Amino acid sequence: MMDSLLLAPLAAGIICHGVYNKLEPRQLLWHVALLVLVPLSMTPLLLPLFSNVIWAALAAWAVYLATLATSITIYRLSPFHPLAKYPGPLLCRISKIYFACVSFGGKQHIYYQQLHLRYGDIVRIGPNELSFCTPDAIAPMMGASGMPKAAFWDGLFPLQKENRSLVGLRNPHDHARYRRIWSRGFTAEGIKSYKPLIERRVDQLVENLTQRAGQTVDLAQWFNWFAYDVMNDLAFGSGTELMQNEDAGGLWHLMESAKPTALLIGHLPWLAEYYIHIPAVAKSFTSFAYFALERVRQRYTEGTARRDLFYHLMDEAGLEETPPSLDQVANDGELAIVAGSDTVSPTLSNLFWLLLCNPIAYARLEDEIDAAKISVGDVAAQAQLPYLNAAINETMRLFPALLSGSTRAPLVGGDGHWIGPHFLPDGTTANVHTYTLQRDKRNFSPLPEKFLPERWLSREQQDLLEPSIFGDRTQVVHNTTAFVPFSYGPADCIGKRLAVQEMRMTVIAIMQRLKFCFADGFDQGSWEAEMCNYFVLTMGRLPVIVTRRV
Ligand code: HEM
Repeated sequence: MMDSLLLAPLAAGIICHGVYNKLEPRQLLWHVALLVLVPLSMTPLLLPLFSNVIWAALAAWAVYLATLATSITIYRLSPFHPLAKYPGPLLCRISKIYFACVSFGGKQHIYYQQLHLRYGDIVRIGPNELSFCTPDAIAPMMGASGMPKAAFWDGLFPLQKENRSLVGLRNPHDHARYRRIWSRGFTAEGIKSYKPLIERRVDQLVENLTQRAGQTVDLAQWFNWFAYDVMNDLAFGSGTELMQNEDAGGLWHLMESAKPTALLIGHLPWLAEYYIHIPAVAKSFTSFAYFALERVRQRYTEGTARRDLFYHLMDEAGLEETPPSLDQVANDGELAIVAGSDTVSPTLSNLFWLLLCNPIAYARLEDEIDAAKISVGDVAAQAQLPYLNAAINETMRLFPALLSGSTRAPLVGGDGHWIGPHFLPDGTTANVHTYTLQRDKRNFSPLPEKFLPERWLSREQQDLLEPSIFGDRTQVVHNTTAFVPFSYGPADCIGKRLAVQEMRMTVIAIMQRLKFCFADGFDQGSWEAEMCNYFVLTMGRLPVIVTRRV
């Protein structure tokens, strides 16, 4: 008798699994209905078994939820799951929650790498998620006939239901249409027009560091403030003064504090619906969004004579039939600031950390810059400096600013997608793991884990500078198709040329006038240990003693 009465919540739990599997509902009301109301509605059936209604309700609920959880687990581990043939840790195959928790510790890139070493080139890192680490997956996944963005962005932008910023647009048509507007701000002419603006900020940075000659400064912090001020100028015409005020208003801190939660929610996008209702958690996200909206309003009201990025995003030239709304531009301005500063500043910090750990490379770069005698504004000549470009590339190879790259998914509601011989059904997420890919000895050898700018130089230069490393050509692999720090395809980094220009200008200006050495007592190893990957990076301190060169 007891068994037969329990059959109802048991069967309902299995049906509920079917509903979740088919419809993947995200809205709170659906969850309440499926997880609370349906099981509770079975209370009367169980009343004969219990002394009171509360026990009957709890029993109905427990049986229902236990059945649901068991059914989901069995299915995900079964050979009937479409990703069953791909290896991965048991806990990852059962739920993405495990991977999200690992990521919250900030070391997901190391975990990805370990998983690839253990399980091979394709790993199932979630019930419906695969990580690839070979270059042949890049084009089919992210190229012109590749896949659109994955649900990760739904989690990252829960507040942007309307007017979502470019990076989070999952519909490929919307993305392509809006990318056209953005790309007007990144033509060769557009980037050239930003040069004076960057030059002014580079001067300000070098001036600030020069004033501190003989002292210890946290170079990473200065790069953070610098890159942030640059992007504010670019996005909103004028902007913050983090370098001048040393982030007295705590804006940088505000951005930093949101990162771990953002990554967690990115991995578990269905959580977004809930956490935005928790004021304490949502505060850091909303504050930054309000800040961006305020800046847009101000820039819109005050105008500017300059053709900054805002000019293009706002379509001030009137090229679009329907100009973007202020909310849209605020969201995009916010994106520009985060995308442009949270990438350039860690790359600059990593570059100087690597140079300081490798004095020969530091000296070679300094010699090249001294010999070239170029001004900070001569960007055409800077592009011709082989060692500088090699050092920047090598930094982005070892530490791409998005260590884990970006995710893609088959078109929602479509027929799935093939990555070579691998079929990804609708609802699957996939990525090519940049950190693992770029440190793989099959792509970069010898010494794939070593900072070796020379690997980017000509063969003659390699023979001249590092004959013992490059002498045996059978050991040399340099596969540039496996170098994707800016991602790949129609949704790759739109700011890549601007970023490289900004970094070249900054390195040259600094190295012409200043010299650094690690502050006494600084543990070099702590730098990598403190670097955390929350989709974008958070960095520890980089204390250096500044010396004037001239
Ligand atoms: C070292 C510097 C930088 C690196 C390594 C970098 C890397 C990336 C990567 C990996 C993506 C993801 C693309 C994807 O989803 O596949 C991206 C997107 C993007 N980046 Fe950058 N980025 C850098 C600097 C910049 C700068 C200076 C800007 C200027 C605003 C910028 C603007 C953007 C935008 C708007 C997107 C979204 C593009 C789209 O979805 O179409 N980035 N970046």
